[in-house]
Amino acid sequence: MAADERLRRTMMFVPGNNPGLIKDAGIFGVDSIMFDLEDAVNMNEKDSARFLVYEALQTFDYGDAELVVRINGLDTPFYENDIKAMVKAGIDVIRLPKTENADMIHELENLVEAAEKEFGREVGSTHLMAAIESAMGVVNAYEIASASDRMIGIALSAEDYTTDMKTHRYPDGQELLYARNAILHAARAAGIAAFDTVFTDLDDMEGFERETKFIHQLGYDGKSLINPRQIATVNKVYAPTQKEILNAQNVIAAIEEAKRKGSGVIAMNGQMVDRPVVLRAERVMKLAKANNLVDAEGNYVEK
Ligand SMILES: CC(=O)SCCNC(=O)CCNC(=O)[C@H](O)C(C)(C)COP(=O)(O)OP(=O)(O)OC[C@H]1O[C@@H](n2cnc3c(N)ncnc32)[C@H](O)[C@@H]1OP(=O)(O)O
Ligand SMILES: O=C([O-])CC(=O)C(=O)O
Ligand SMILES: [Mg+2]
Repeated sequence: MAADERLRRTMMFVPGNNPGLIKDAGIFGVDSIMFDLEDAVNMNEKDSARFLVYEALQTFDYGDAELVVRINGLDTPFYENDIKAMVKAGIDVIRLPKTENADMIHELENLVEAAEKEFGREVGSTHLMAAIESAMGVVNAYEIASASDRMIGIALSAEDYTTDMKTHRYPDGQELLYARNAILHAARAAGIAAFDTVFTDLDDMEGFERETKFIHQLGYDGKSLINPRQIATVNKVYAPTQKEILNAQNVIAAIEEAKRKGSGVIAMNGQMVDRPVVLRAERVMKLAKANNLVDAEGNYVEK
């Protein structure tokens, strides 16, 4: 599947040092599985975790899930070996943590390209994404997002970000408003995806749902997750309603009719239907299909 056609509602962290979680990561139906070599892994396990994830990528079938690895940062002694091993294993996406500027993406890209050549991978086949975890990263979000054609997305990482900002996370999320908006705008301006941060209180499912509804309303593509219990909530929030699906189907039918008549715009129930409305309708149908809310004939399926 082309990188930009994918739905990326759920991107679940799987600690790279935990064989049990790594083995079963494919059974939950996440859009993207994100093996972590960075902060979920102790310093003394960095090499064994890299080895474990490399072996898992050779061994297990993760179905249609996009496979992402969060490598160690460019200020550590681990990232070069991480990049080599993951490119050799054929990972889909490398996520760079603590990204502050475009030069960091350029350095990552050079190493990825060298590894692709060394291991006989097609040059350009490894996609990149960046986690933004500091004030500097937020200020430079657009230069990061547009630093390479390989970039598929940028993510807010609020645990490190709030530490950098000398605050912490509050239930209402006000402390993240600027970063959430800045990152989303940078991603949209660069034409790539935006991912919201993890929600770490697994016992507060209400708070998790509230936060997910909010980032969905802003326009985020999805969220980084830490636990399979969070997947269904995100999918539910991102699933279109029956009304939205029927409206999208009508919009697509109306614009096809308009095209047959040689026009790019038409009125439907007194509302103008033009390109932006059609693009929104197409996204609704994509989400409807991903949630099995329409059958092969395109009829709504009650859940
Ligand atoms: C700030 C940051 O950098 S965040 C990113 C780094 N952090 C991580 O990667 C942490 C990822 N998450 C986890 O390790 C775990 O979810 C924890 C430790 C937070 C909680 O673990 P648990 O208390 O076992 O969670 P829970 O009881 O809900 O687990 C339910 C099932 O899902 C599995 N599971 C839990 N988390 C994950 C995960 N991230 N990936 C895959 N499977 C998982 C459990 O093994 C358990 O399986 P089982 O029913 O077969 O025993
Ligand atoms: O990417 C994330 O959401 C997790 C993370 O590293 C952070 O919050 O600092
Ligand atoms: Mg972090």
